[in-house]
Amino acid sequence: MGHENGADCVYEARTSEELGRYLIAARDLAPGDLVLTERPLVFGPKATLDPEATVPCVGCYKPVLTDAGERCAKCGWPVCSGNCPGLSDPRHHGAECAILRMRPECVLDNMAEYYRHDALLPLRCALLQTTDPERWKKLSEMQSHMECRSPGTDAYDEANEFIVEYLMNNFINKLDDETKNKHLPEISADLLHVFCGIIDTNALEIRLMEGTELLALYTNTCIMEHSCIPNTKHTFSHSTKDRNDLYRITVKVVVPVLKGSHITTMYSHALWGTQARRQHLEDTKYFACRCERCADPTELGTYVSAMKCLGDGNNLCDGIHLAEDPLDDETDWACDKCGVKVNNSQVNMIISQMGEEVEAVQMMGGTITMLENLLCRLSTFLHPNHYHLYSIKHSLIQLYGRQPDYTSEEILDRKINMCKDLIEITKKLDPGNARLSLYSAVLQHELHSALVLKTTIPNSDGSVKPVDVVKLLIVEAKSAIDTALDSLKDDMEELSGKKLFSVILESKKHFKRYCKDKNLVV
Ligand SMILES: C[S@@+](CC[C@H](N)C(=O)[O-])C[C@H]1O[C@@H](n2cnc3c(N)ncnc32)[C@H](O)[C@@H]1O
Repeated sequence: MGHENGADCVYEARTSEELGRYLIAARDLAPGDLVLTERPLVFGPKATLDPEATVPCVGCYKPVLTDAGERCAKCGWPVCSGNCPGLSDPRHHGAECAILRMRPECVLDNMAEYYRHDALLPLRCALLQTTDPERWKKLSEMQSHMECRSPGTDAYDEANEFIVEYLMNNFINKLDDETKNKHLPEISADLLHVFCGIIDTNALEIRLMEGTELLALYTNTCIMEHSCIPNTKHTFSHSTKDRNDLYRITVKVVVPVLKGSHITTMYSHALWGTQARRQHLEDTKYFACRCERCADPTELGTYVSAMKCLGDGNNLCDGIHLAEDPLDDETDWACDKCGVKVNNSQVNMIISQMGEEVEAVQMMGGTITMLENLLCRLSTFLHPNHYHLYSIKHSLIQLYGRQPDYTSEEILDRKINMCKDLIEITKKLDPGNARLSLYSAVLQHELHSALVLKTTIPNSDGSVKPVDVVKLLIVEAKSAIDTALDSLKDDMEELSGKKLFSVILESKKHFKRYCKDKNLVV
């Protein structure tokens, strides 16, 4: 398999019955080593569920100012400007425009339904047959899981309603023979369904600076198998210096990978518990994950899914419940002390209800009191490291020490302890900072700020803290802020990474000034 930049290929593709195609390391790899870098095969806007989301330009995906009312002169789809270079570029709007112009303009009352931007990627897939036959061939080798997407399944019915019928009825069925033969000689509803399957199984999400999200398919990257402890991290190039390099992906190893070991990425959320991750993977990628983390009831010693035992109704118990066999959907959860058992469906129901509560409080920008009350209530049932509590604590540490009435030494100590506990969990779940680098950076940054603030708090008798105590706090704070900046080193192309980095860099400047003013050499 070729390496797009011509360097030695450090991986080999293999096939197995269980995994399909997958990649292994062709030699020992060290953290930071490049696995591969390649341009996308095809890309397009992702569906948005937010009815108030801005409409992306079909040429460059920047939000279109709807009141400006700019439209592509040929097909009428909203664009940022008639001069947008993406309008004539076949990888963006250039090829699809000939198909989209088949629909006569009509009066609009629902932009989101009239312009279905998520239908553009399947259409762009179909157009590869004439715009780029080599890419078309690569695309057709991708897994679509059509065996799991028959009519009547949610995946099929959704794709049918929102993508396939939309494209067929509005555009493709209206093509005259000449246009059809020129652009889409091979096209049918079934073929569009296959592209929907390929996209759902393989596509990677790219968040653009302007807030739009794209989906993209990559020939080699998409062969990487999933693991809940991935050994690679990928980043996308957003640079427009060379337009051909837009959305180039770069995959690097984040932990040592021995020759012959599988090269892995993560398709799910690192901060979800095993039941939620496995369900998500089964629903969206049609496989049952059996990785080391999923197979371990303690999830690498983190206990992020563990529940507290409530006893047998007569006696209280301070044991913890873990899934007996996390790879079995019918597993019981048994207490490690009293042996009381709860079945998996009960646990799943309680945990997802709690998840909804946590999300609701966070979505409304919950206050410290609201978050503390929820933490207190859920702590009755959940292990202190449970992922729902992790999430609440992660919100709390960003408020403690930053709001009036929450800057006492007691609160700062609580914040410091929470940060340290969450840092430990995060390190175990993502030792290479592949997926949780932003979480780690926030935790280390907040730890730093609590430690610095603590130096300013007088002792109970009103005296200032002794220099040696202050020095210890400052040394620890410096290490935390340096670690925070370091954990973002591979996130600088992404908007969220860039923003967080500049906030932390600003804090580092304040920190240096503070140390200078206090004559503290660290
Ligand atoms: C992005 S594709 C990976 C490439 C794919 N194996 C192929 O042959 O084209 C994702 C699909 O690969 C398979 N897969 C990936 N990781 C797996 C894993 N850890 N266990 C089982 N199947 C996996 C599943 O079928 C999944 O839907």
